[in-house]
Amino acid sequence: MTKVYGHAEARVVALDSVDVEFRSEQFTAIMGPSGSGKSTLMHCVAGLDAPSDGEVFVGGTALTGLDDVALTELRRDRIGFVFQAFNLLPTLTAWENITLPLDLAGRKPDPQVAESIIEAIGLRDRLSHRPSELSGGQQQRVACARALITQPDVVFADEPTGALDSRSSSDILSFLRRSVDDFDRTVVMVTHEPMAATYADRVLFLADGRLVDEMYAPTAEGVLDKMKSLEKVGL
Ligand SMILES: Nc1ncnc2c1ncn2[C@@H]1O[C@H](COP(=O)(O)OP(=O)(O)OP(=O)(O)O)[C@@H](O)[C@H]1O
Repeated sequence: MTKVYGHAEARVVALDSVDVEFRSEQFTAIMGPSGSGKSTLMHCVAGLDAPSDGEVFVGGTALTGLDDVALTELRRDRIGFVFQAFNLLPTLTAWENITLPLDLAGRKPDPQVAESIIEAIGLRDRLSHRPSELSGGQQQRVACARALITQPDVVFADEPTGALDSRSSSDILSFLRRSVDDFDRTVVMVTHEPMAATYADRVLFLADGRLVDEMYAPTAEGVLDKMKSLEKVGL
């Protein structure tokens, strides 16, 4: 797929013929220098933005061609999102935030799914607290639970540990890892941090809007070396 922003002198090719597949029950990290197209790729594959050219499929469903209502429903029912800034609703409790996507769809939480997610995030005694009464790491765990509660086909996490200290970061990354290993979900995460990428099965490297490399079973040194070489090329 290709994504072009702007016209004439302001024209930017943010994604240049990127062809990528995210396999189910796999944890993929997307890395690359600043401005390489990571967020654009994630927004296009998550149906938050449309490519200028090319197609996106979630499961067997083509996103191109869906009207706004169908796209909103698909995002709500089949995709989970985790953002850097948590994006919880401040007036709702942790539990109400977690179940919000189901409420919006008029569905009730599956008790077994809810129980296993609550156990995995380890916040049973905080469920009636509001976000302002929780630490950043705890808020992000609530956001992860909210992303998982609908049992989505894929969870997209955009710099999920960008605002967290290293202890909270490892809690979140372990939870995302567990989402794949124990809950059979598919996770796609944009990150700047080589350590975060080591939790993934596969790392994709973008540079200048192109997919330039990928790495399986990544190590922190391997990822760091690759990032250094990409950043040098960009200078
Ligand atoms: N809405 C927009 N309008 C015009 N140009 C944009 C827009 N969004 C992104 N771009 C440009 O597209 C390119 C890719 O941006 P993108 O945000 O996808 O990169 P990124 O790899 O996520 O960067 P970062 O790591 O800094 O968040 C950049 O050159 C950026 O300036």
